[in-house]
Amino acid sequence: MVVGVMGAMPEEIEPIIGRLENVQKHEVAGNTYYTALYGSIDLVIAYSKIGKVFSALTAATMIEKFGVQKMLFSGVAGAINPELKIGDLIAATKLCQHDLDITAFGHPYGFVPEGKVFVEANPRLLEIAADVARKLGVKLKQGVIATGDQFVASLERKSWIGETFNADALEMEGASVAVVCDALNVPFFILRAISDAADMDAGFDFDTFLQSSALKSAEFIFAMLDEL
Ligand SMILES: Nc1ncnc2c(CN3C[C@H](CSc4cnccn4)[C@@H](O)C3)c[nH]c12
Repeated sequence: MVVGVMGAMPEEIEPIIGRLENVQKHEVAGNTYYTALYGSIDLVIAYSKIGKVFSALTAATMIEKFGVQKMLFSGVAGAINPELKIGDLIAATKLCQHDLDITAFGHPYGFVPEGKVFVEANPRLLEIAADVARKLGVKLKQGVIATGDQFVASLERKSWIGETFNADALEMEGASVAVVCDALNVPFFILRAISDAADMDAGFDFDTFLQSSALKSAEFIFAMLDEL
């Protein structure tokens, strides 16, 4: 089985690469893809670079060029739901694009013709994640993740996203990966560990907690791989 593990930033995949042996590097379309065997799983790992466009390119490349059959995303996110504290894990049940806006034509936020506001994650992978969380004795929130091409550091914007999409967390890549995987019929699982609260302290908190939160997400992803 070929499984893709994506992040957006180097810090999000470094904890993954660091645990693998005999890692091969492949340069494709301006990005580096790492391959390695993990048990009986052929792993393809990459960080996309930040944002929806780069992450869509990486997801499509992993599937079309490397034959990825299941896609896992590991990274960090800003919290919207006040239950979510720094370091907490959230798996996306569905994802939307909070900055997609053609409401001038009467469409809802996050919608374009022939598209859909929410893309649903793979139920089987979410079940496996719930089992893994129980085995590890860790809390795993399952909820709505909103994606947009902006680092959110304002209570006003964060609240608007939360109210408009009933979102629990926000980031910049999950929904674009979801659209690509959904279109190409590849099951996907988006996991994030909270690095900040997307408020006025977001920039400072992000810098402080990126590494520790990225590690928490990566460790959970490895536990998922052991159950695939
Ligand atoms: N509050 C938030 N808003 C939007 N996204 C996030 C995230 C998730 N990632 C981190 C990173 C922020 S931009 C970036 C740019 N340069 C350096 C570091 N990060 C981008 O890949 C999205 C964590 N907190 C977020």
